[in-house]
Amino acid sequence: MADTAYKLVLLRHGESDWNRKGLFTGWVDVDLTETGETEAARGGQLLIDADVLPDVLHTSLQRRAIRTAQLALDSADRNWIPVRRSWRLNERHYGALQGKDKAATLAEFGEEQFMLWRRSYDTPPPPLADDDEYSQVNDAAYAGLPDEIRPRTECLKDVVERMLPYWYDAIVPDLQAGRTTLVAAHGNSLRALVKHLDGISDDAIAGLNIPTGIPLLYELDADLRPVTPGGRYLDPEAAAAAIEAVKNQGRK
Ligand SMILES: O=C(O)[C@H](O)COP(=O)(O)O
Repeated sequence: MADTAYKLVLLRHGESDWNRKGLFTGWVDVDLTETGETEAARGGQLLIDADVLPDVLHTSLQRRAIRTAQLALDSADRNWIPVRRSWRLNERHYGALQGKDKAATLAEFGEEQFMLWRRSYDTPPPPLADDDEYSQVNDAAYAGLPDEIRPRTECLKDVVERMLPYWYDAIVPDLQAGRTTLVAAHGNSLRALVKHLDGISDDAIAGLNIPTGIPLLYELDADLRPVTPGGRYLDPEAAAAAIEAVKNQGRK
């Protein structure tokens, strides 16, 4: 087994208000539920218990990830570490499905179309109109992005392509400087990063789901390859149950 050179912790935000309601979220900037806040704080305790103390934080521009990181780091007494934020870590943009009920979408369009939109690698949902109430084209957070960069919908392939430049340019240098690096992000932006780290195929990635609020530790070798494929959840039992729940979202 290769030696561990770097420590990377992936943390999906705690339960959000629209996770609770079963709505497609994407770039809509919803907050955490009280359950999500508790999950986030427990995530910090899990870091302490595992003696994995982040030296630097990277988050998306979305409050559910930003607040999850703050609550986890507060719980781990690591509030003071430096942080960088990027749209490139945002959740995948869910297009015209943003705000739609997952169960109702499954019922209306059927299993095949639902799974194509939700978990295929290269089939995005229909684009979201710029005048839709759930569009972010006029959000101040993205004002610095050229209009052609601001997504109106994304498939996972799109997320991989816009996330990897940030991985190579911002996160890898922190790892190579010897910093234990925490990435607080979202179900699909983390699926995109896990796909890259573990070399998961375009077909197999459909079967991977990320639970909320449970730190996933990747020990990486000097070539940034996982010493343990898939990494290690710091609460494996809770993760297994939560992963099953994410997989079955939309199903009664
Ligand atoms: O954006 C969302 O709806 C969720 O955070 C991720 O949803 P999914 O697990 O259905 O892709």
